[in-house]
Amino acid sequence: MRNVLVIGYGAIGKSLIAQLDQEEGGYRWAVWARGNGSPRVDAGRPVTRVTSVTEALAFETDLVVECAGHAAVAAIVPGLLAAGLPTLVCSVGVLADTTIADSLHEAAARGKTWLRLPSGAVGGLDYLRAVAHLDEVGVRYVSRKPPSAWHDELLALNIDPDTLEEEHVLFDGSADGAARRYPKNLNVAATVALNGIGMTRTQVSVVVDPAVSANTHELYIESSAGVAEFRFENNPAPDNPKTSLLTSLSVASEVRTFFQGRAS
Ligand SMILES: NC(=O)C1=CN([C@@H]2O[C@H](COP(=O)(O)OP(=O)(O)OC[C@H]3O[C@@H](n4cnc5c(N)ncnc54)[C@H](OP(=O)(O)O)[C@@H]3O)[C@@H](O)[C@H]2O)C=CC1
Ligand SMILES: O=C([O-])CC(=O)C(=O)O
Repeated sequence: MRNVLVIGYGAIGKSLIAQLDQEEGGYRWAVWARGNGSPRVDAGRPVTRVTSVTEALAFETDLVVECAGHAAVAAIVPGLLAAGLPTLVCSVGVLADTTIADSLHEAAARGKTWLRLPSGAVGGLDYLRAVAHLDEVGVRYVSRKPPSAWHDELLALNIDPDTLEEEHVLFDGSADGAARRYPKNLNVAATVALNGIGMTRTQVSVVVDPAVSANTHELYIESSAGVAEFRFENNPAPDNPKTSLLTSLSVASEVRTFFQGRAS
């Protein structure tokens, strides 16, 4: 049996379980959901509810997948790592907070386990890692999403998301600033930074663009190896317009790889 504990039963968590449940391989699922007893987990699907490290260990968890948000990572994941449970963290932007990042790495060292980051809503990370150590590498990441992904933020700026006609730049700055300011929309900025030239040197622009319907990620890389441009036009997840469907596909691929590695 493959025992996976999923923290957060939202767009990514539901999609992950739905994808892998259809495959052969015998997954058992536990969900660490918020609230006490509200029926967050689909009726009929055999999932165990877990709300403590003790329960996670009793479930004989092989792998933890976090897909709940930055606050959940800070509150829940260190304890699971310290207990020796390997963990995939989707909310990559939380690592822009060096105090939380240190606590996660220390917990993983204490538990003799690891914390891994999926590629999530973006790709091209192998290229980025390959050139990152050259001199004078420039990396610019542009997040370009439709107004529906920025509904509340636009309203807070007195901009009507439904009538926005021209693109609106919400942010220009470094990856750590972007990831901390927009925890639900800029995890990719942190993913790009951590696979590349770091949080402060990675330049980020956040654009609300009424001309796009996809969650679009543009990556511009310059180094002595050459220039590269990547553009990902991701369909939103059915349950959350901020999140690309690709994210849960990437997590599912990591989960498969984990168990394939264990079997071989
Ligand atoms: N790496 C990447 O490329 C990407 C990363 N992400 C990250 O993944 C996260 C999840 O995305 P998504 O599934 O779309 O988000 P959703 O909002 O659809 O789902 C998140 C779920 O987590 C639950 N949750 C929140 N806090 C806790 C907690 N403390 N304990 C247990 N459950 C909790 C929420 O519950 P409730 O309903 O009560 O709020 C909700 O059900 C995002 O917040 C973001 O940080 C997202 C997209 C791309
Ligand atoms: O899913 C996406 O398109 C990216 C995203 O929300 C994030 O970077 O947090």
